[in-house]
Amino acid sequence: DASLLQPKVQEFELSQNEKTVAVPSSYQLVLTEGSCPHAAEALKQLLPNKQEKTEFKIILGKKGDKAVKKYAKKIPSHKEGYYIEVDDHCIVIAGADARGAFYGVQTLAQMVRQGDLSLCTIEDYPDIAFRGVVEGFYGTPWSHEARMRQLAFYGRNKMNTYIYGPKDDPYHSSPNWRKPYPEKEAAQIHALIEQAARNEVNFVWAIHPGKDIKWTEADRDALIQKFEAMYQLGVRSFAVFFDDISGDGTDPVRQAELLNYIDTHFIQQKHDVTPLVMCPTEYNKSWSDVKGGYLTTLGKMLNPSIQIMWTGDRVIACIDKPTLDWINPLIQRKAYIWWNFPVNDYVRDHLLLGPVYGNAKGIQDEMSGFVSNPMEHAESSKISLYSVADYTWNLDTYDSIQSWKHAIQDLLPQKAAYLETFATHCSDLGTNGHGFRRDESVPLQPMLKVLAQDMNASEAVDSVLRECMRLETACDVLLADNENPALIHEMRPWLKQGKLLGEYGQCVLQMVKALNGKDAAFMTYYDRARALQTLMYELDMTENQNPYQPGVKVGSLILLPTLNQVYTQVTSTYNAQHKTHLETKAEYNPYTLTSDVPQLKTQVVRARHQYVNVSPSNEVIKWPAGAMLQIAVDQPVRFEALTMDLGTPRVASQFTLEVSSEGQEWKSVSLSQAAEKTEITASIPTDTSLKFIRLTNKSGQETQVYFKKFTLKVQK
Ligand SMILES: CC(=O)N[C@H]1CNC[C@@H](O)[C@@H](O)[C@@H]1O
Repeated sequence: DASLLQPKVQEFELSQNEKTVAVPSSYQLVLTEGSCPHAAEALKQLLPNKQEKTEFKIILGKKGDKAVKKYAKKIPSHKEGYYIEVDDHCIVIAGADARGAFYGVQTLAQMVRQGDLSLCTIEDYPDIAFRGVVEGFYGTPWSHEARMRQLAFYGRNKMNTYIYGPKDDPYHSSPNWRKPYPEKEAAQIHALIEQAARNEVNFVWAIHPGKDIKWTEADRDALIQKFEAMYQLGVRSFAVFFDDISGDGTDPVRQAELLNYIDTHFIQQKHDVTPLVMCPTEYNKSWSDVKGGYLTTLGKMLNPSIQIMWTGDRVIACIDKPTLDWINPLIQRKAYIWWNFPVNDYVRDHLLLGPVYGNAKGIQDEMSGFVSNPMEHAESSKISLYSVADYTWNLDTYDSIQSWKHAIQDLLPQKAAYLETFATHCSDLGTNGHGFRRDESVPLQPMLKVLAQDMNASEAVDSVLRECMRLETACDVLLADNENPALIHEMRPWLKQGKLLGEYGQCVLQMVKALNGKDAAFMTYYDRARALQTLMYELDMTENQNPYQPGVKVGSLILLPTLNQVYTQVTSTYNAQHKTHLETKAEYNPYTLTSDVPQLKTQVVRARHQYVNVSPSNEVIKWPAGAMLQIAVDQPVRFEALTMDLGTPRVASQFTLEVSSEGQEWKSVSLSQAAEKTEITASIPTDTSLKFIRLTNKSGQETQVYFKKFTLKVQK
């Protein structure tokens, strides 16, 4: 069944209707020795029983091999393409090149897993040249084991590119990009390169020198030497990232001169290295100042073979034709897409397990590459990565929901139904600085909307109740599952939260059902609902406590908000009927952020114990002159202290901090920043209680800063 083949093949034809042949228990292998070693190895693992003198033959080779000479005309002309023919006594796998032959074996492996083989022919090839993953996120870099598993996953799913660029690896970025890896890390990278080769994946080693590079011959040679050291480790694909930096490193002329030098004196000198890839400082349209000439300078100056990465119209954005029609002319080549999904390093309290959707069809000829920036959770990212493989191989037949279901089936075959239930309610990002959102709880949305309109709508009550039971069951089953321990280990906090959410939903809906029944029943469900609210809050406060977006969120788009709304309504109704004063508030955030700094407009502010934190940003913030960031609080409080970190020394004098109790009269508070330190503090007078605090750029010009920390301490 061709529709089950993933990625979907370009052309599949049954040769004789309904005729099939059993998977050969043994076969004679016909190939040109040494021609397609990784394909041959993969075939041997798939069908180990090679025996001469048996009638059934498997012919494996690539264009030009004698073994497949007869089929040469049927092999697609595309790089990495292949031709498969299944007959009564013979299977042919003929690749346009060695990688194509390897991909043909991956497709055969899927056919074999389905059982008897249909007599058929397949002509297949990838729509996009470079497809795969850029490990380019902030946070805990993937472990060595996780990377080894990833590379095997890419081989199976025909992804040919893995770009090694974890932001927090000090040998990829500052301060040690000039230094060779220590022995242990070097050995691990060498092992990854061998694993990548076995799986026909280009291991691209990226360097991120822009934070402290000097435009000198010394630093230029230091970079070449580092690339040379990586080449000695076996690296045959290289990238240079200039993203998320400010200062001298952002100069496009210097960047282009350096890249062309590397291209001419290193890449072109080695005859076995793929084209150089670079990530620009202006890597998305919302940050680009076309008149400033950054992009056009790169487009004009960079050697034509150098690939330029692009994240789209915004930092986090889906890719469509207008996006590419805008950027390609400026950079004078096809953009190499860096797709920032499912990366969650700006919403670390969310796990992104939903479908991959929103990228256009029909744009395959406008992109040179498409790589996904994943979550720091390697196994959990495979749901999205499976679909990215699907989409980038065959854009026009891509079906996001079907692909998502196949991805889940592939990741956890025995418990796929339960993982699908859980993933359905664990896909949105919540409000965030980039404003990027994903759909969530989609099949349940119609009933949730009915429930929000009328909590007594019995059909809606029953269907949401059933789904909450399914969610609780799914989380229990997955928490206890041992089929993929690495996956469950990553998901554990969110599975525990999902279980509590499922239980909470059942209690709230039982409260609705018990409203006009026995008070004792209502009160029991009420007590348990309150208890579950506390347990969910405590889990959010104790697990996954990273310093950026701490906590554990599940169902945050519509399921939890609707259940909380019903909780409030049913408790208020009960209070009115019984003249009681049960707590009607489910959860609420007394703090509101407003800002006219474009990149901070939708930043999240949350209270945690005695602290009020504004979610940090990973990127450089352009803070316009006169623009401000303000925190307001519903009820007056006494702020004791403010701690900020704008990632930049000697910057406090560019800002004013002011406080107010009602938003009219403002009093300024002095900021202090130690020399050469990036942290800024302010001690706020606690003689009056306040409702507002705001930080304004008073320097009279735009300033570029990071936004690493903004924490208010509230008096108990
Ligand atoms: C090119 C790019 O997106 N760079 C950064 C900054 N933007 C998105 C972030 O989430 C990071 O993961 C990413 O590494």
